[in-house]
Amino acid sequence: MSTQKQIRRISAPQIAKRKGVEPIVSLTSYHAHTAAIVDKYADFILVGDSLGMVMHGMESTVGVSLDLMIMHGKAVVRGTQRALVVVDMPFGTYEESPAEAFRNAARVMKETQCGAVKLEGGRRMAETIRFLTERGIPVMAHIGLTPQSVNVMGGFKTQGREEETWSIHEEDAKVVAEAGAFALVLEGMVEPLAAKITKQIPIPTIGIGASAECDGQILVLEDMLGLNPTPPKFVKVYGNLGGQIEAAVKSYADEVKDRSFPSEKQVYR
Ligand SMILES: Nc1nc(=O)c2c([nH]1)NC[C@@H]1CN(c3ccc(C(=O)N[C@@H](CCC(=O)O)C(=O)O)cc3)CN21
Ligand SMILES: CC(C)C(=O)C(=O)O
Ligand SMILES: [Mg+2]
Repeated sequence: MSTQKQIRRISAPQIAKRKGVEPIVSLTSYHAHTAAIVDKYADFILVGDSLGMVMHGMESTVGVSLDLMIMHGKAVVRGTQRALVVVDMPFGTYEESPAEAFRNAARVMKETQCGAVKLEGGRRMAETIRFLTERGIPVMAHIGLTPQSVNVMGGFKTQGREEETWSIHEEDAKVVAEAGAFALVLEGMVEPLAAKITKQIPIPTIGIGASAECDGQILVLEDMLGLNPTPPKFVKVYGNLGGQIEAAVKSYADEVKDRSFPSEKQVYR
């Protein structure tokens, strides 16, 4: 028998307990090899439905299916051992009723072996968050700019620009925390509102375009790596993967044309 210690994954309750202790580090990943790298540094990895836009060229996240989320969720779980893996519930798979949400979220948990799911919405999702949590599915909530509602909002619009709207978002945050969510993503939200919500609720807030006042941060991996030519303003670009890929592809094309690839080292004799 192997004497190697089993590495236990970070759990949803462990993420919840990090509020007020140490900032929570998170990135998205959709892919086994990138997830293995992110796994070394992230507390949780989100298999976001942004994969529809990033991996599959869709114009919004509305067209993403449950099967697609499960396919990428499996890849990320297989590629990782340490971080909590959270899988986004895609549009149309959880809004209709708590029972529908449970059926689809249970499929995600069983087929991917992820540790939690995330869904968009505030008070309107409270009953569902409680239903899932009481039945064994940890839920991360997501409010502010909720991309699955892009067609109602008329674009990806930063929330909370008018102070009169703050109380709606504050109430949404309180209600999802009371319903049992273990953490809350605040997306595309002005700093003072994100700060207020973070102080008012007992669960950690994870910001994306919601300032350093949040208890943790998340970004789309491809955005921060420099693979997205037109990233949103809230992205800090830490790498130049687009440039590196282009240079490598160009070198390869040049070497194929001048027959210097494959060379002696790449040939079977
Ligand atoms: N690659 C990628 N990165 C993301 O962060 C991301 C996705 N895809 N897909 C799903 C959602 C959509 N997101 C977006 C997309 C665009 C803006 C955007 O263009 N925002 C404007 C601000 C508009 C305003 O202030 O009202 C910007 O200029 O950044 C914001 C969030 C965030 N999510
Ligand atoms: C941007 C994050 C929070 C997300 O929901 C996604 O990547 O789909
Ligand atoms: Mg998402």
